[in-house]
Amino acid sequence: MTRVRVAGGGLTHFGVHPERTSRALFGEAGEAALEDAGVDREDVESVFFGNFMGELAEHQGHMGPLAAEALGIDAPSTRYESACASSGVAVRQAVQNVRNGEADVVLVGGAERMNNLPTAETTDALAIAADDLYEVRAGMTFPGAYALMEDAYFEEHGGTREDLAHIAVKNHQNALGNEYAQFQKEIDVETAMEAPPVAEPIHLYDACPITDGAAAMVLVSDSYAEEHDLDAPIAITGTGQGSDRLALQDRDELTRTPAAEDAGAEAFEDAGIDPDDVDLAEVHDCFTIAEALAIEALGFFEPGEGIAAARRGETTATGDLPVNLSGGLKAKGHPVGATGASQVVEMAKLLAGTHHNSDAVADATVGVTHNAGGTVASTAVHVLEVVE
Ligand SMILES: CC(=O)SCCNC(=O)CCNC(=O)[C@H](O)C(C)(C)COP(=O)(O)OP(=O)(O)OC[C@H]1O[C@@H](n2cnc3c(N)ncnc32)[C@H](O)[C@@H]1OP(=O)(O)O
Repeated sequence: MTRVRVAGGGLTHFGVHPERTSRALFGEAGEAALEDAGVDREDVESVFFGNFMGELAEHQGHMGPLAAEALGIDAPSTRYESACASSGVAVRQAVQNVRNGEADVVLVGGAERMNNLPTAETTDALAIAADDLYEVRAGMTFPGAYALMEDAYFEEHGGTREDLAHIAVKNHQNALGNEYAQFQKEIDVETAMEAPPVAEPIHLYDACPITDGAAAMVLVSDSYAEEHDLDAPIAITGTGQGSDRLALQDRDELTRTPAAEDAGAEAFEDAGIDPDDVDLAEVHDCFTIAEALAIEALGFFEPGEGIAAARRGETTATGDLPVNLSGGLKAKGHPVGATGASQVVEMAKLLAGTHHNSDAVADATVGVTHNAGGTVASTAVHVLEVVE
């Protein structure tokens, strides 16, 4: 099987850019990725584009071909939609395309424009990633759904809002110096605790913001990298995907995320590693409780220990397992369709030593990304390794 390397990656600034279309955002990220990779756009054989709420947030038209058009690429171009995991799933499809020998060079990424609508309309648009028929119509929003999961976690395992505030503080700290991050401001536990409520027990600093942005990367086969003498020391060695029941009411328990457990197990087996081999992770912290659930689902911590790990500082930049050194969705921002791809771009840079936080993980060789859709109804997990 062909090994897949990350030849280069590009990001736009994640933030409030309502005047920019998804097409323009993806064009910028894609150009940056091509330049970083040193790959000719004529060599790109397929484009994989993640986007969630395009039709609801803007009138751009058929987003699949538009992604390639934005970059002047003359190749098949497809949009992938899996809610907040859209570009994580697109990365998986792109990896498989190269592994199967169907292409030597692909461009994959995603974009989302969210701030051109008022927050209430964006909240409604996001909610279609949940069970629109039975739960959203009864008033459930995403902050509301994760609030239910947080309540269930506290009831089953104990823990407090203050424990989770450590995750927000850590991720804001990690984003300091990340020029692409929406928030580059330090906060303390007290600030997080005193912030206004969004959906109890979730308060402002437990939530990711609403973000416009794009991410892209060029993936190449081992043989293409060798023939073109590319400097591409990072490979995607494992990929996994899982799904769960959409409605919270149909799940056996709200304190576990089986889609992420399945995706993680598949990706680890694919890469031939164990959770113990992982040096750092970028996980889907759309709400602080989601980070705790993610690091448990991936097998880094026992059920009920994710929140304690944050309190004990085990997931900080200097901890045993640094999590979300980019700033995570919490501070870097969450342009839904771009998030999964952005995690892979950030992870490749962290491992290659070209990220602002690379020094914190100078000896790291194995990183994992975890991108969740909806209330973790879908998840894509990737393993990245330094292969030289
Ligand atoms: C699987 C999944 O990924 S599900 C997740 C999908 N995404 C979401 O659900 C988005 C969740 N976030 C939100 O809905 C919104 O950001 C909210 C409700 C938390 C806040 O929205 P609003 O109340 O409209 O905030 P608004 O945009 O007016 O900003 C007010 C202030 O708070 C700040 N702010 C907004 N959101 C956040 C945040 N999440 N964290 C920290 N600060 C924030 C703004 O920068 C602004 O600061 P300023 O006054 O200094 O300029």
